[in-house]
Amino acid sequence: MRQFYGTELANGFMLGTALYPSPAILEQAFRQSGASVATVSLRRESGQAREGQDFWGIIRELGVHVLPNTAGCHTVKEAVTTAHMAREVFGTKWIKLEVIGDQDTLQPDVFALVEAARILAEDGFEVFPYTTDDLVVADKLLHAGCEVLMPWGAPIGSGLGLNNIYALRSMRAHFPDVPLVVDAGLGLPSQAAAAMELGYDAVLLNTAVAKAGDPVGMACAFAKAVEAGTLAATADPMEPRDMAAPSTPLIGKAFLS
Ligand SMILES: CC(=O)[C@@H](O)[C@H](O)COP(=O)(O)O
Repeated sequence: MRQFYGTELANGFMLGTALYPSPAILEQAFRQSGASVATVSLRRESGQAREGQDFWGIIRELGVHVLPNTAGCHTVKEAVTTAHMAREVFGTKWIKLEVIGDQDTLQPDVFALVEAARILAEDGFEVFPYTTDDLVVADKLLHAGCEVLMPWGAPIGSGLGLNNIYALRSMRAHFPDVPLVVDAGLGLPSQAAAAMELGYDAVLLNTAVAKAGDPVGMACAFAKAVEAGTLAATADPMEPRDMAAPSTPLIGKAFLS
């Protein structure tokens, strides 16, 4: 498995920590699914001191890798400041960099994203940029110092899945050695399996689990899908073809025509 800034993860399942019906359900979703990374928002932490402390206690006890994010930031300055605060609060160089450019689609502002990524990488952060599936932007992010890319599957919270599977496939082919994570927009486990089958290294999702009728059950379903997709990708899948090819051998037929 490719490493994320020198860290090898137990699996490619990254799970968000927002929107759960209760902290207990959040905890069970992580424990039972075995997700290896938890994304956390600094804004949530600082929102209500007491609740924030309980939340952080749960995350710490889970023993997962923590990936703070800059969710809700709209400018370079906001994102850079939030990242610095997150580094202090969570004690990690990892930062999931989100700079939102459009309120309807929550599409990243890729110009601001590249600029913020450059500043943070120069400051010693290990940046996980939430980006579109644009190859030129991806290349600029790598030149800005990112060693991981996180293209979107679909808009955050939409549950639409892999909106542009061709672009995601191109990105995998263009950057064979870069750890790639499909981030956001997944609604069903089969979509996570499809991302892993493309050769992606991980998926990051939140809403599909937290908003399911049974978040713990859904987290487990996603974990199995990620595992299945990972196994499939390493098992050298067959090439699809346009014409039929008999899968039953003809030698030894009982009746010859
Ligand atoms: C938790 C987090 O970082 C989200 O911003 C992430 O992008 C997940 O998106 P979904 O909620 O669509 O899974």
